[in-house]
Amino acid sequence: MAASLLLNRVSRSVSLHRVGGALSFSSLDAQFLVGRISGTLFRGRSLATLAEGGASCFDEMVSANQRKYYLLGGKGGVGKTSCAASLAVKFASHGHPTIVVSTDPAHSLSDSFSQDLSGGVLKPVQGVDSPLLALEITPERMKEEIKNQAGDKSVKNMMDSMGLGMFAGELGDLNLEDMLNAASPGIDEIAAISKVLQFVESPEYSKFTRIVFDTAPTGHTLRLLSLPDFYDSSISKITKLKKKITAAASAFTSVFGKKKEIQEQGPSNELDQLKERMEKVRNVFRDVDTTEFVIVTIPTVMAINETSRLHESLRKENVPVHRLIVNQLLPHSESDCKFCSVRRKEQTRVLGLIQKDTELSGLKLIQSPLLDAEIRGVPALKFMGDLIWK
Ligand SMILES: Nc1ncnc2c1ncn2[C@@H]1O[C@H](COP(=O)(O)OP(=O)(O)OP(=O)(O)O)[C@@H](O)[C@H]1O
Repeated sequence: MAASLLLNRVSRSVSLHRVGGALSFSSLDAQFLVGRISGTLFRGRSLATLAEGGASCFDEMVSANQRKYYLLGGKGGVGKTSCAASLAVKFASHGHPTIVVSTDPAHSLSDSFSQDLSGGVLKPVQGVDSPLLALEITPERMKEEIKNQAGDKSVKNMMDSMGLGMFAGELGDLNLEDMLNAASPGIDEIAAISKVLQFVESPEYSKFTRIVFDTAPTGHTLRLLSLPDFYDSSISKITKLKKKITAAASAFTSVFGKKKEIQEQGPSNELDQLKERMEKVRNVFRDVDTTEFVIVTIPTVMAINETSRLHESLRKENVPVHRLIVNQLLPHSESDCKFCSVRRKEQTRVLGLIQKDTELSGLKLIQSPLLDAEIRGVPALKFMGDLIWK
């Protein structure tokens, strides 16, 4: 009861902050409430009875000064954005200049921080001690960009330069469009991530030591990992097509007696650059020293089955995974209603399944409670972060 009242106070204070625009909820308040609430709800037998462990070993995550990438992913709606945003706030509170990026087409970073972070550019998050920048990147827009890069500047311009401009629009765009669509979905997210890597690696952002990604739901993430297929199915097809066009153009120009030299495109053309960028994404994803994929799930059998499959795919692709967050666990209560006690029993059973699952049992299990307030705004994210990342 007391805990519920305190949580309601968090919720009310956060709403006041949002509606009134004034910071009515100081971080000291948050610290105090976190201590009180976590003490009230989760001390003693509480969650520890659900499963062993529960600590994320945050010290390990925060200790090194070299840049690290954290990708949070899982099934839709399980709390990926809340966990990613809370991790970014926590890193920033520990002195790491941090960037949090959403590559999920259905962005919710703005909603989660309760600030306008839209527009596809890095925006500072208000109310955090160290610099924290957020970016909602729209993958579809990135795909358009690739299309323009590879289509207009590459195939089309090449044909223009060969005096075949009248075919360029039709041939260049048509084939490229088909190819990009055939490679989609998945390419949009790759493009978004490669774009992010491109600019976070510029000297301007070198001081940012933690980059947190809120990724799209599982299906997208799995497609994202099939990068080699993408190379084969798209970039090499486009490159082959360009070679064919060059050969055809040579024949055409010699038949009509044109002397113009047909230049083979050098290795630094846009498609090669794109390929290089994609290879970089692939390498960053697999670098055990700099990257970790944190899986977020909820305690239901369906979600755990999907999580197990996701981990299997990540493992086969050599993507480093060490931690599994089980979010929205019903906290212990002395006065359980029938509904709550049935749900809690089921959750305990599901936590048992995780411990028996060959894919998941080796991961560090982080238990995150279901809160009775929506997690919106920096104080609420700090609150959640202190419960998860410890
Ligand atoms: N532990 C929790 N307790 C209470 N509410 C939570 C908890 N975790 C997440 N939520 C709420 O659940 C909703 C969905 O969370 P969130 O947006 O983080 O999920 P998501 O996995 O990113 O969703 P999507 O796949 O749609 O992007 C939000 O309203 C969030 O505040």
